[in-house]
Amino acid sequence: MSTLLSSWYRSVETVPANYVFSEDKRPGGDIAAPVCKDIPVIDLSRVDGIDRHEIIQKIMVANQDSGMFQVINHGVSEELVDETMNLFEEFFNMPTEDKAIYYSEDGSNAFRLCTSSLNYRKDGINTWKDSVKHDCHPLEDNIQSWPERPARYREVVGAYSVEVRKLSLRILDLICEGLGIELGYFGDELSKLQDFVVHHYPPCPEPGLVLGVGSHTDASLLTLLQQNIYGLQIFKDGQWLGVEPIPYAFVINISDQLEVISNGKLKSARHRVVTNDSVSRISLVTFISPSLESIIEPEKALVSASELRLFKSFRYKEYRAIYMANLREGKGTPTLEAYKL
Ligand SMILES: O=C(O)CCC(=O)C(=O)O
Ligand SMILES: [Fe+2]
Repeated sequence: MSTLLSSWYRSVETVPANYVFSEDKRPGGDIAAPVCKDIPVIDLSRVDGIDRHEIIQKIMVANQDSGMFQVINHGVSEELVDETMNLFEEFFNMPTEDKAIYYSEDGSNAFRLCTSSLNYRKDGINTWKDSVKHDCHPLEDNIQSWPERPARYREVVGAYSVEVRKLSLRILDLICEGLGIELGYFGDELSKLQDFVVHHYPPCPEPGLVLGVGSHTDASLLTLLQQNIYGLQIFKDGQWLGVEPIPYAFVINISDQLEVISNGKLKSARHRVVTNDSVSRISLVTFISPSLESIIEPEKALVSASELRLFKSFRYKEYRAIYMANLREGKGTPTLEAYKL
């Protein structure tokens, strides 16, 4: 249990050596990198009106450029986002003994509280966070494995997952429209899995030396994220830039499977998380992914006669296993590279 960061971070004034990233990877002065101006903020309340075409174009440009955009007026209520954030603040603030029962280093546990990059590394560099992780969909198959404390965990997280799922399918349909493929294309096997990961990044005495999450792209299809304060950064035009925390906005990341299926027309966003020395940060991260047995390949309609097919076909299960192994070994996640033709 002593490995959980929340149990010991208050007692250190310097960062332990096995949390210090090498000079080329640590953020240094970039913890205060300027905010990226090219991440559009899309008002979804306008998408069913005359601005639809323009909004979809904006999403497509963002997805080719940085792989990231934000959405507001998205239909997930502010009350529900507040309740979910507050619930996890309560969860992470529980006494160490109360959290200990949920701590696990076994990735096959349905619900787990873990530390660093899903497990504490005895022989490598760790990241400055603790995380909760579990599946959400379908709700009735998963909810029994969720904790009963804080008291409203199942009710609040259940409602949040259902609403975020609806939003994800809405966004995927806008992407279908932008790509010119049939609506509902992603609605079945390709969006079957919904993992929920909540990260807690406590204040760090030397934030320039550590990372909350190292540079990576997500293995999923699409990622939807709520952040309470600054910390997320995107790699764009050769530099790290901040992703502006906009209250209640969802940050939407194109992830690896969408890059493959779109034959590179959409770009998986490279991002990381930096910490700070004064306040805890919480992020609520929903990963929408294909079923494990899905075969992933560029959609034929998107590979025109004049265009090269950019990726090999693979089973999502295999991709995920390699991605997780790369993550465990602290290699960053060059998984997508291995499937390029
Ligand atoms: O905490 C964040 O803002 C991002 C976390 C993240 O990138 C991830 O879990 O894949
Ligand atoms: Fe990520």
